[in-house]
Amino acid sequence: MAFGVSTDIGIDLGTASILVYIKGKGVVLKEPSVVAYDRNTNEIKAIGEEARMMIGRTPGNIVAIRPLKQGVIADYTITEKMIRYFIQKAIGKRTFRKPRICVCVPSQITEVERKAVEDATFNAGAREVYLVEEPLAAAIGAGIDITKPCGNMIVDIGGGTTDVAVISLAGTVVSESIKVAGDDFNEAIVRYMRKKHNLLIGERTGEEIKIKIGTCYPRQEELAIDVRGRNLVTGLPKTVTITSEETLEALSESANQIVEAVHMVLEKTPPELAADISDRGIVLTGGGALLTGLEQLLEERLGITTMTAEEPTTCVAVGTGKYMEVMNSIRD
Ligand SMILES: Nc1ncnc2c1ncn2[C@@H]1O[C@H](COP(=O)(O)OP(=O)(O)OP(=O)(O)O)[C@@H](O)[C@H]1O
Repeated sequence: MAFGVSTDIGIDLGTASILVYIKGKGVVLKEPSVVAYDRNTNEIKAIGEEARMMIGRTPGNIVAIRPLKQGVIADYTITEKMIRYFIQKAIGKRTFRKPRICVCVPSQITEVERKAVEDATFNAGAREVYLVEEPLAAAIGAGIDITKPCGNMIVDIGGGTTDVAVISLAGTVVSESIKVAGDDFNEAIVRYMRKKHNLLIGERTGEEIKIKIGTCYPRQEELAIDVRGRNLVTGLPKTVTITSEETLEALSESANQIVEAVHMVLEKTPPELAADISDRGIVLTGGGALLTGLEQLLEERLGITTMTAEEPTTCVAVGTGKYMEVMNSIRD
């Protein structure tokens, strides 16, 4: 990078992972939003992937935490250090000119929380800071032109939250956020295995089942996998075969809550914009949108064409990085 040239950076501050996008380069970094620090001295021991590896493998005084819970800054000082670390890792230290940084925040965030994110980003080394609401960033990342007076519906299903928003003229017209998303699907599978098979499995196994065979709409062909866990009756290891049909039952409640949230937003949408959505369809983004059957379920229940963005997990980061350009194009 040449000296004096400023960099535009977009940061997707997710609860589970942080993604950094650099203009001209794309998503350059994706790491877990975890920080490991020494409880006695408050000294930070590791950040990101290295910190995640430390979970459960460190002496008692070193603890690994996720400073962002439900996308909001829960521990300010640690978050600031984490942002600083990721910026430096992404752009290196060889630049004199501080970067312009755009950070995406949940749409329901309070003024105090906005200020906390802004201050943390300035203190972490930004020249200018922009905040963009997550659904707007997701829409830009999905390739939607948000500047037109036309209604678009985005359903961003992350790990912890699902954001449903109707966007027009670069603003959010109606939105709803629920704390049901990808991680709830994992938990639902864990609960199902305990109840139906007396089998105790961990959340990671729950996620693996979801990704490999999980569905929230009947599959054309039935899939099955063997799952290892602990028999709750005997306390001994046990293997059970679970089918995609069973995951349909396990996931239906959480999936229905997402359908309900979308329904609620549609009910509150002004008629002209609702007509646009019915023409253009609903766009799904976020890793949670990768669950098989979600598109079909929404289409069947709401009667509106539904499609998933091309790269659902990086949409928000890409859109956050491009937000500054989009806003400049409106002003010009
Ligand atoms: N192939 C897949 N099938 C189903 N779910 C998946 C798949 N890949 C990832 N996921 C789920 O996506 C979720 C994470 O999505 P994402 O990375 O968008 O979350 P995030 O942005 O960190 O979360 P949040 O927006 O809540 O802060 C997890 O629940 C993960 O299990």
